Amino acid sequence: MAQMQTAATADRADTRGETGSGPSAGTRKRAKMATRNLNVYYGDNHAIQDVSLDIGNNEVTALIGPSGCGKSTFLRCLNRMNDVIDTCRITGDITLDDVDVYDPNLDVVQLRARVGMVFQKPNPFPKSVFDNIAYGPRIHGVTNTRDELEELVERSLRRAGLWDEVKDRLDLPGSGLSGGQQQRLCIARAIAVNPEVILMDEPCSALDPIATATIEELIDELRDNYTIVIVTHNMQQAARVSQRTAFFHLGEMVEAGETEALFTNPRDDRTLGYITGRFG
Ligand SMILES: Nc1ncnc2c1ncn2[C@@H]1O[C@H](COP(=O)(O)OP(=O)(O)OP(=O)(O)O)[C@@H](O)[C@H]1O
Repeated sequence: MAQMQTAATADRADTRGETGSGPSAGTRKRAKMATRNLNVYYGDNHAIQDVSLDIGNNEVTALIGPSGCGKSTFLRCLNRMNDVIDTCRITGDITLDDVDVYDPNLDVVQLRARVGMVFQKPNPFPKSVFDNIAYGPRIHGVTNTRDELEELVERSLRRAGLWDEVKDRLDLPGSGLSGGQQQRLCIARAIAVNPEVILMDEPCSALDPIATATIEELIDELRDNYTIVIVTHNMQQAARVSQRTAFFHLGEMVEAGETEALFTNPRDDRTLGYITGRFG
């Protein structure tokens, strides 16, 4: 079971530990989530090394870096998805607003309602389109009446840009939709429980270019209402959808900053090497 070993102590609003490029590092709006001196171990494997990163409110933060550098591990710490991995041990602080994410008294189910997740491969439940969306709100008691639930399902599907395509097939299985539609269904499902943060682990890697473009547009629209963290192998995608980017290498966060600055004027040779395709 993942274990938090240090108390939450950091000043949540500062940018300490960031190697941010660009002039805005000190003037950015308050972080929605923050990690301070985060270390993650799988047994002896030190997968994340002393990472301090602010995740800005209502922006998209992209996590990039070569395979195995720890992007998904970092992402999964943000809503404690690593808790189920027996060998995983965590030290350092993670906060959501002022809440210590690893507080032993925290209700993890509630945390995951506030910090939702969309996975690499679309994974609709083996249920109808309607019930895929209605499941979470029912569990969390978000709505009281059938009418409220129907409104919420429609609103979530509209927000995910899927309503017009599925409004006449709400009772058919979600698995019958195309890959891109299924991924938007999963995004609608995440939205339905009113999350504040949405974590996306390579959400387009199983999709064709047209479905990818639709999801990228959707991510851009969603940031008005949500804070988004996206893991991507695709640097063009990071440049297109994110306002801030963090580059990871061998478990270390090498640098983080405004996306444009990081891609045009990286401070570290390793970042330069990666974004110019010298390795990765
Ligand atoms: N469940 C696990 N159990 C043990 N080790 C793991 C587990 N998940 C990841 N690791 C290890 O942690 C390190 C970081 O892996 P992680 O999947 O976070 O990297 P990544 O950057 O997301 O990689 P990729 O881009 O290939 O998905 C790797 O050494 C990996 O082998």
